[in-house]
Amino acid sequence: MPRIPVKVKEKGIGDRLIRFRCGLQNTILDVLKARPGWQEVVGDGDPDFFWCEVHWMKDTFDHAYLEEHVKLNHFRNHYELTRKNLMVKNLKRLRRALERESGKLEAQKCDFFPSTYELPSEYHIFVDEYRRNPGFIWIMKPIARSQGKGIFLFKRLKDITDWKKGTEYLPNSDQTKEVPETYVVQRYIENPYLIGGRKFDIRIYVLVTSYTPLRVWLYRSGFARFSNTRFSLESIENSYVHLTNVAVQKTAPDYDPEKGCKWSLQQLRMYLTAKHGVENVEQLFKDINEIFIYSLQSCQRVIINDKHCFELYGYDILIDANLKPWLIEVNASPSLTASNHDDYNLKFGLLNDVLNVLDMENRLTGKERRIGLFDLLWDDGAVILDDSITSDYVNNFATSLNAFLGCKEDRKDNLRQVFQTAQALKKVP
Ligand SMILES: Nc1ncnc2c1ncn2[C@@H]1O[C@H](COP(=O)(O)OP(=O)(O)OP(=O)(O)O)[C@@H](O)[C@H]1O
Repeated sequence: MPRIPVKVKEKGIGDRLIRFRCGLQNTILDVLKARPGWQEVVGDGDPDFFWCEVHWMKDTFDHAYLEEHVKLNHFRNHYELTRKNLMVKNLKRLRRALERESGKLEAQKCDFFPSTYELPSEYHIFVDEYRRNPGFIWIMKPIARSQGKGIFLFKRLKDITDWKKGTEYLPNSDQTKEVPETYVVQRYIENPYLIGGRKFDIRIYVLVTSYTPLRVWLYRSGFARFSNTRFSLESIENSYVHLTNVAVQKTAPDYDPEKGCKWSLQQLRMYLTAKHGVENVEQLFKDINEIFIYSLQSCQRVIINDKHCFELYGYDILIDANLKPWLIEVNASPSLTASNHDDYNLKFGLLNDVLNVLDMENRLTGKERRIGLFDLLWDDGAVILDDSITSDYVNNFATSLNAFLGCKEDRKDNLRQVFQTAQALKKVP
């Protein structure tokens, strides 16, 4: 089928197809290929749009000449927010600044990340805190790995002796040296919110199109990732209980990708609403939105703003038994590989909406506050969200419920209760 050329004169592309390049072979490539008026660059040609991998930014961005209109999916030093140790460093700095300028109460708004130290550099400060809080469980996470690799929980200091003996490869040399890999050690959240006895965390997508001024879009769909095994603090060495990453859970012997370990954000929101009421759940989601804004503000001055760059962040949030949200991590390259059919649809829709917000086709006025499932959350200041979100959740819920009824018995009672509430909510004019 012939492609229809898209007119984008004001952005300097002219009356021709938008050329793209894509460093990944997953949903994003499908979205780009399916987009009318877009064409993949083969060979050496310069693209108008490049979905690159993070290492490209490090290796090539500084030497690349980019025309005015060209767009790339990372900021040059994205790692200021997406590397575990740097994220915490920036958040601690913001907390100190708030305390200095506005007092302790204001600074407490940053208390959404568990107490964290970088190891080995902050080992002694950590040991002081460890001794002040005997009995706490801690989690060790390597700063430069993902998908749960290298993560473990511990209670006794001597359990991290092996880490202290670690071996590190020395760059630009064939040698290795007996130094430990850099980790963060973090207070483990021992009272996660449980559904059907299982722990979960939530993945929410946030799109930043500019850091100066800060412009943030929040995606309405997302998902909760459940662990496959009932939660217990008895077995802290069992990853299937404590780590909710899909990469970990899918290796569990009884993992079923279709029933899966995922709920959509809408389903989770309905469940929580049924249990705790609309107000408490709205407060929870407001608190989560504040996490996005504070964390982005914490690195706003250090991120190199560039008109060519945008970033689609995958936020990982854990909710505790008191409905308090905790920031676990921000991902610069959230997985765009789908784990099942619903996941594919979510990711396809998400990425298509990212392109709609970026508007390479120059169709929008620039005043839009909602584009597809993205809501403008921050535009150099807070943007008031409309409340049609809640009714969307209610409407989507009944459809999703059928899929759930095939799930395990211990979740069914909860779900029946949610279903009744959802029906009742639907009757509210
Ligand atoms: N402080 C914490 N308290 C409780 N659970 C935690 C904590 N930190 C991490 N976890 C659990 O461990 C999982 C993995 O942690 P994290 O996302 O930081 O690691 P990762 O290997 O970088 O994962 P990703 O694949 O998302 O990049 C989380 O999804 C969460 O279930």
